[in-house]
Amino acid sequence: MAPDLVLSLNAGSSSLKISLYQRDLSSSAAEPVTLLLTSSISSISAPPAKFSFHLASDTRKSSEAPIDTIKDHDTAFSHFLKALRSQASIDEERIVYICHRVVHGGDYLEPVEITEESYHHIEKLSDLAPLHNGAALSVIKACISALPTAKSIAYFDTSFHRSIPPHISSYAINQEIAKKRGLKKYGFHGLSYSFILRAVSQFLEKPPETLNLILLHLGSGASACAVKDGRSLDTSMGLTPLNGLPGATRSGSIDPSLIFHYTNKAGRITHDPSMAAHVGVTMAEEILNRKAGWKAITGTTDFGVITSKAELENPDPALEARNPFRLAFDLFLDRVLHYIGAYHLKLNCEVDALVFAGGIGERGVEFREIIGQKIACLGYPPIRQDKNLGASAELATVVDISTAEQVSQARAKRILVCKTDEQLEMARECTLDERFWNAA
Ligand SMILES: Nc1ncnc2c1ncn2[C@@H]1O[C@H](COP(=O)(O)OP(=O)(O)O)[C@@H](O)[C@H]1O
Ligand SMILES: CC(=O)OP(=O)(O)O
Ligand SMILES: [Mg+2]
Repeated sequence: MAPDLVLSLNAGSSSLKISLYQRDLSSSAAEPVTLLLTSSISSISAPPAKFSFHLASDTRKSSEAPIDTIKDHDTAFSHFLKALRSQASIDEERIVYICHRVVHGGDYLEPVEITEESYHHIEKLSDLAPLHNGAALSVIKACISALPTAKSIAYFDTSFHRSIPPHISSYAINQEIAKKRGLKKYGFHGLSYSFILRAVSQFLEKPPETLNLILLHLGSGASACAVKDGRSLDTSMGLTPLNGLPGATRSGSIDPSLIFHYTNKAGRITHDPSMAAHVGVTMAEEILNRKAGWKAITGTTDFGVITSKAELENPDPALEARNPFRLAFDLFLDRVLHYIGAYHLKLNCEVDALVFAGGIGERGVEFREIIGQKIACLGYPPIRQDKNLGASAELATVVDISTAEQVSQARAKRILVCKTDEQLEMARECTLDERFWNAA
């Protein structure tokens, strides 16, 4: 068979998500690729990691199993390869491209093939995405050695945010130093936001360039994005994925002085052996990226557990002092509302939809319900309980969980849930990129 397969690898902070596709440019296909299999390794930062492997042709529900030997993204990929070789009868030489989600691209705006030069560019940026770029590089290395006939292409989370204007992307610091050192807001989760933008545009039957949206990607790492006329106007992450919303092990925005009061060793370089190779970060970065967030407040990184233990039925505000799960839940709510409010003003209150995505966005029924109540004052219609409850089980990529009365109005402020898929976004882009296929 001709080499026609595209493997997509998404190294998130706590997970490795993998999809294998066959290129399919027949005009009858809705997507330029057909899914062959998916695999996911989650909870890498809160062991034991959970592994799943699912062939698209298998109609049974996939199940997850804890695997003790998975310690990092590299061992996660090896485990996947073993499953691929034993459970799928696929000729690996058919894999022509491997798409890698690389969180920080710095000044690389377009996808690049992995060469010595681009590899080192990504490596140099590792300190600016300590939970991500090193992990992606370890997977890239493993691919080069295990699947030598395939070409690796890096897709960057940062690319989507290239449209953020200077007054929003600049920090109020010495501009000469900022320019020299590339100190600006880059923004992340861009592959997810590209996917969501296209999916919502199809769902609303409106061209992307006419849409104003507030997008919430709430997963182990969480961010918000204001989209104006189909382009990123602002996003909550910054120079690194630490800024903005808290996450599984990340603090999100803090007063930068806090860290010097937290520890007098803030500036020392850490020697944590579990940090990906060649990532050199300070104690400050280590604490705020890996020893903070939900894990630090509650002991778990799972927001589903936090929600179930938050005693949401109890309205007593004093509960936040007694129940760390409630504190974490209310704190996240507060920070998410902060960005929703600010982005409405930046978009002149002309918003087509607020979109929930990512693990918490897609599965956090209670979280969406409370946000829905809070944003009623901005003119959002109430959330439909049944739609909200069933959103993640629906097959559709985008589900409208708001009441339908206002849908015919321009800028109807719908509340949507989108099953985002960074792997599909990369495979799609790769398949449609003539540079790659003409050269192949
Ligand atoms: N039922 C649930 N309710 C709320 N949050 C959930 C639920 N199930 C999973 N989650 C959250 O989703 C997170 C994973 O999100 P995901 O976007 O898949 O992660 P990643 O950022 O690693 O790609 C988990 O860490 C967990 O906090
Ligand atoms: C950028 C980022 O934080 O990604 P993830 O949520 O996948 O860790
Ligand atoms: Mg993710």
